[in-house]
Amino acid sequence: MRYGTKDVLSGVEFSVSRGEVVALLGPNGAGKTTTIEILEGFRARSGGHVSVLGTDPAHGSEHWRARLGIVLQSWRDHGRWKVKDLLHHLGRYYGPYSTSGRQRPIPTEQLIDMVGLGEQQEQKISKLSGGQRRRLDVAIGIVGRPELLFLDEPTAGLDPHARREFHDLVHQLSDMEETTILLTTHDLSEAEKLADRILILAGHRIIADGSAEQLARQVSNQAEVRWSQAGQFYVHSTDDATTFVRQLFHQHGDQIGDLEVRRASLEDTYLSMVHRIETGHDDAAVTTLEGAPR
Ligand SMILES: Nc1ncnc2c1ncn2[C@@H]1O[C@H](COP(=O)(O)OP(=O)(O)OP(=O)(O)O)[C@@H](O)[C@H]1O
Repeated sequence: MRYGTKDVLSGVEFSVSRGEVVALLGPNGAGKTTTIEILEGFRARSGGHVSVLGTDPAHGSEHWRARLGIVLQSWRDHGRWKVKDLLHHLGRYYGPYSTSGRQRPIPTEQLIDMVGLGEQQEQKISKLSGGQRRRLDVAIGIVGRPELLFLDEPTAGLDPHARREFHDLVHQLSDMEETTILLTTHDLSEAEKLADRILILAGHRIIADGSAEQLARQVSNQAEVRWSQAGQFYVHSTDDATTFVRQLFHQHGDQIGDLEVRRASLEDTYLSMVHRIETGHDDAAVTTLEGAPR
């Protein structure tokens, strides 16, 4: 993808399976929103091949569009409408696209309940708090019971409780409704909790593709084992934590307490991979982890 003479994305290649939750990570300006907007059909690409639900987004029909759900980074409109009325109104748009396997829209009351806006349903949208507004954005994104849902930084501005509820909602959508979800976030713990698979976009391309665990192993095989023994705390780094822990118990048995095995966090992994790209020390191609369990 090129803006004017500037290449923003080149050689970006990935596919997402039905029901998968994929998090797209990357530094500011890496091209996450551009990627998502191309997939949504909102932005014309300058080259390459793209297929979303079997259709090139540049030529998507209304029927195709009705199968997608989109939560943009920000959305400001309809301030004078009431929450319930807006959702009911938008839902009606999806009625003609209902199928026997996928009833559209989600009934308004059920939807309001799913996003936790029960108390605000009669409230004007302009009077919602930032977090309540974000819940409404999510409701608008899923009102048509999408097969594929795009979420661009969905939890920005949500308090920890609302964030947890949102995570439950994502699990519900992917498990019960088989919704495929592609989300961007700068919250790495969120990506780790929500995503089956993580894509890291940096230096115009995808530099890593796999589960959080798989990416961590790419950066370092070392695990840190911590334990206590006779009131003392110990730390040991090893590339074979299982054997080490087995030997530890063999030698000291019941004396071992507070055992913890820690691998590189997604944050450690992410920072290390992006740093390698930004400092030009990455000679490896895309880290794709095919065939490994996810
Ligand atoms: N309409 C545009 N015209 C020209 N350049 C653009 C346009 N939109 C984005 N860009 C540039 O393309 C690059 C990728 O932007 P994009 O918004 O896709 O990044 P991002 O990964 O979503 O960033 P962030 O994490 O900050 O949201 C940036 O360098 C940005 O300046």
